[in-house]
Amino acid sequence: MEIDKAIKECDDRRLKTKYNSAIYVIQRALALYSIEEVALSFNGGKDSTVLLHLLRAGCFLHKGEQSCSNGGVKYFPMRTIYFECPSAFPEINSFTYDTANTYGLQLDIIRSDFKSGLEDLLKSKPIKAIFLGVRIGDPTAVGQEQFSPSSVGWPPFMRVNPILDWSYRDVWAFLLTCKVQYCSLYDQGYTSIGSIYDTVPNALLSINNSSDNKEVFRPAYLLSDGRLERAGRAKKLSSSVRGHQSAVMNGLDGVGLHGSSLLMSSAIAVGDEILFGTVEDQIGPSLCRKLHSIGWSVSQTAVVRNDIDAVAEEVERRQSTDDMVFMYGGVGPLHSDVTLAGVAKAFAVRLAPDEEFEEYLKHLIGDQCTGDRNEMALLPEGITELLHHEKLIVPLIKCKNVIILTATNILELDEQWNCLIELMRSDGALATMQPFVSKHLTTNLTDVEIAQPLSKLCLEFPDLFIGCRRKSRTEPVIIYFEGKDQDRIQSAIEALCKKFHPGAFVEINSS
Ligand SMILES: Cc1cc2nc3c(=O)[nH]c(=O)nc-3n(C[C@H](O)[C@H](O)[C@H](O)COP(=O)(O)O)c2cc1C
Ligand SMILES: Nc1ncnc2c1ncn2[C@@H]1O[C@H](COP(=O)(O)OP(=O)(O)OP(=O)(O)O)[C@@H](O)[C@H]1O
Ligand SMILES: [Mg+2]
Repeated sequence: MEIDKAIKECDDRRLKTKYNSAIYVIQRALALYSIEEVALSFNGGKDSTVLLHLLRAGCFLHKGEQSCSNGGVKYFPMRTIYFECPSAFPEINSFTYDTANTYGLQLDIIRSDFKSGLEDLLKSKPIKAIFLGVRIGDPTAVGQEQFSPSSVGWPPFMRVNPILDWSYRDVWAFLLTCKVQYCSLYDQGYTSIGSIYDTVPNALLSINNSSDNKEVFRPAYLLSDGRLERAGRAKKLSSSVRGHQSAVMNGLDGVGLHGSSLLMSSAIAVGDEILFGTVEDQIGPSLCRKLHSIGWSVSQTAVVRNDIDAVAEEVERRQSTDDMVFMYGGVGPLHSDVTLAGVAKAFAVRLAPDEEFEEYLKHLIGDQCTGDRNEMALLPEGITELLHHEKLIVPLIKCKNVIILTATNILELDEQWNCLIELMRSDGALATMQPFVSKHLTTNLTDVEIAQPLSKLCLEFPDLFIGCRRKSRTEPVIIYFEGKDQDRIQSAIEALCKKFHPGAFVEINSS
């Protein structure tokens, strides 16, 4: 069988692994269902083309299925469903029909919508399982497994997704290694194909052809970052491409979630050892100082257990109220490293292998990294952005407004922080953030004497943080004023001084 032979003879270890696991899923499905009970959902797209050839190989390899055991090109034993839509590209339509012809597909052409089309089909045919070319990263893949029952509200059938864990690169490695035909649009810069109304060639494959002013595109298999596969989906172009390429800080421009000019952040440490008291958290205070120094407010720092639900709960709470959440601790391959799983749970996505991150880790830990099975390369699906900096061996991980730092001590934090700041500055995200200014006063007045005037002062200057602290119960109270406007602080101090005798307060430095 030519597909099986091509994969066995190639020297792409990763592709072989992906192929074997897809074939395993197919064989399990063929063991569970008879050939009349399964169907292929084929639409001429690259993923369904991969699936078609995997199924051809899978049927051939599936022992006991005589009807397809000769592996012939012209015979495909499974019912094939094609939802033909008037807004499909003509190239997609003709490729689908040509492929059906070449490989002897028995096409069921449905011209209604997916749901009612499937309802009608399942009434008249004994179909129990449908193979789909859905892959992680597709918007429709969220929450799906290799075997996923159809959703509530849909007719009952099993969705079988043999290439769920395949990356964009895997798809192209397969199509090119097996030298099979694919729709011609992929050679014209299309990387993922929807309807004629929402799909354009991927701008990242554009070649500037100034001579005749005609835009030319490179073929889809040359797209180096598979995460940008859907950048050619016209409607989503602006947000997805921009989102990936530059928005380090979620497009924050100095106006926070709360509409104020103050950006609010929080920090979450993950670690039983901090809660046991065996280890002192040094990163938290240092992080607060750093955030404060760039004009951010910190609303809360929290320490949570090495427990996915505890992490998820805290992240869910903080990410909805703060502009940015910083996390540290609990990142790695150990059983106690649950931070990423907790973040995934908070955003209701699952952990999925990230090819790019895996490459970094391979670089870092070499042979110890077992490629496809590398648990460390699992990142929250569809919401993760890797923040690269030349000084970082491994990029920082950002999931929506949550930044996951891998620092385990202050030195590492300094390094990661400096890189983050550079990335944020080059993005312009922090251009309008003013740093905080502060003044500290000491007094020999008692706390009882200053209590009331101070609370009145807080009401008069709601834009300032006015607080008190003591080094000990017997030492003088220190009053601090924090804000973004030096003049306002000065006015508040003068207003306070006026309420007492001259010399009652003395300015000191902050330490
Ligand atoms: C055979 C088949 C089965 C599907 N089953 C489901 C399902 O169980 N639940 C669901 O929400 N969508 C289901 N869909 C719809 C897809 O998730 C998705 O909406 C559709 O493929 C359109 O994708 P697009 O918006 O990227 O073009 C199914 C689609 C097909 C072709
Ligand atoms: N019109 C359709 N008819 C039949 N199956 C479909 C149709 N649209 C989607 N599918 C099924 O859903 C799967 C996922 O669709 P998706 O658009 O992500 O992939 P694709 O079309 O194969 O490739 P591409 O991502 O390049 O468009 C397809 O592989 C196919 O199994
Ligand atoms: Mg498609």
